Amino acid sequence: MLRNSLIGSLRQIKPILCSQSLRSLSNGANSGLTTIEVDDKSGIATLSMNLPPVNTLTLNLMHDLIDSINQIECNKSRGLILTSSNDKVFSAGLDLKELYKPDQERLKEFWTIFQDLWLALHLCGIPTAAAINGHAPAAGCIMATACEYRVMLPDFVIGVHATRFSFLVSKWMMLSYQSVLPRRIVERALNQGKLFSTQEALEVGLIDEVAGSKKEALAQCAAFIGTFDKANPIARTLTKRMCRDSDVTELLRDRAGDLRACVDYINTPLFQEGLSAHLEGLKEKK
Ligand SMILES: CCCCC/C=C\C/C=C\C=C\CC(=O)SCCNC(=O)CCNC(=O)[C@H](O)C(C)(C)COP(=O)(O)OP(=O)(O)OC[C@H]1O[C@@H](n2cnc3c(N)ncnc32)[C@H](O)[C@@H]1OP(=O)(O)O
Repeated sequence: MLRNSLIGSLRQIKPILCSQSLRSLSNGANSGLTTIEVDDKSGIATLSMNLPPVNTLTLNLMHDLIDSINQIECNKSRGLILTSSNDKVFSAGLDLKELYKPDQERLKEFWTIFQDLWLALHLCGIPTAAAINGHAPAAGCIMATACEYRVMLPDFVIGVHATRFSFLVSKWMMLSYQSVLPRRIVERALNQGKLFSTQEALEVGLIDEVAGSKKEALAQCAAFIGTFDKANPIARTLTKRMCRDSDVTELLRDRAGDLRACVDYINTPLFQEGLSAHLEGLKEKK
C-alpha cells in the first residue's frame, strides 16, 4: 500500500491514512514471523525476525517484514531497529529452497516480494538501523545495507558471497552495497564472494559500530536514531528519499525486466548446479 503510493511519486510525503493508534502494533494479517516492540519512552520500534532456525527470507517472512514496516511507519514510531530473535543469525538471506528447481509462478512471486521488501526498507520514512546480532550473508547483508546505520556483534560474518555459488546479484542489490561501501571495495568483495568478519566490516565501513551485546547494539541503534531529534521529520523523510532516489529508480524503472532477468538466470543449469552444490555443502556441514 505504502510502497505503491511511493512508486507514484518518490518525492511526495507518503499520502497514506494511518488509522491505527500509536502503540497498537498487533501483527494482524501476517504469519507471526516478526514481532514489534515499541519503547514507551523513546517511541522507537524494534522489529525482530523470528523464523527458526536461521531467518531465511521465505515468502511469508518477507510478507511479514513488509507488513511490519508499514505498521511501524503508520503508527508514527520515531525510528525502526531491525534485528533477529536468533542469537547466532541475523538472516541467512533468501530461502535457497525457493530457488532450487522452482515452480515458475511461485518464483515470480518470490522475486517480486523480495523487490518489495528492498523498497520498503529503502523508502521507510522514519530513521532505520540494523542491530546485526548474528551472521548476515547475502540478502541478510542487503537488508542491513538498506538501513541507515548498522551495529554488529563480534565474531559473525556479513557480506554478499553470491559468486561462490555461481549466483549473480541484481544491480539494485549491488547499489545497496555500494551506498555503504566505496565502489572499488564493493567490486572486489562481490567478485571474491567475500564475507567480512565483524572487525573487517568495521574497518571497511560496512558497519558503523561494534557492540558487546544485543542490548548494547539496540541502545547504540537508538542513540543513532536520536541524532535526528532536531530535524523536521517531513524534511528528513524527503531528504532521505532524495538521497536514495537514483538507487530506487534503478529498480522502479524496470521491475518487470529485473524479474525476467532473474527468473531466466535462476533457471540456467549454471545457477541450478551451483545451488545444488551449495545446498549439499550446507547439509555436509553437520
Ligand atoms: C541480472 C541477473 C540477476 C540474477 C539474480 C539471480 C538470482 C539471485 C541469486 C542470488 C541471490 C542472492 C541472495 C541470497 O540471499 S541467496 C541466499 C544465500 N545465503 C546463504 O548462502 C547462507 C547459507 N547459510 C549459511 O551459511 C549458514 O546457515 C549460516 C552461517 C547462516 C548459519 O549457520 P548455522 O550453522 O547456524 O546453521 P546451519 O546448520 O548452516 O543451517 C540451519 C538449517 O538452515 C538451512 N539453511 C541455511 N541457510 C539457508 C538458506 N539461505 N536457505 C534455505 N535453507 C537454509 C540449513 O541447510 C540447515 O538446514 P537443515 O540441515 O537443518 O535442514
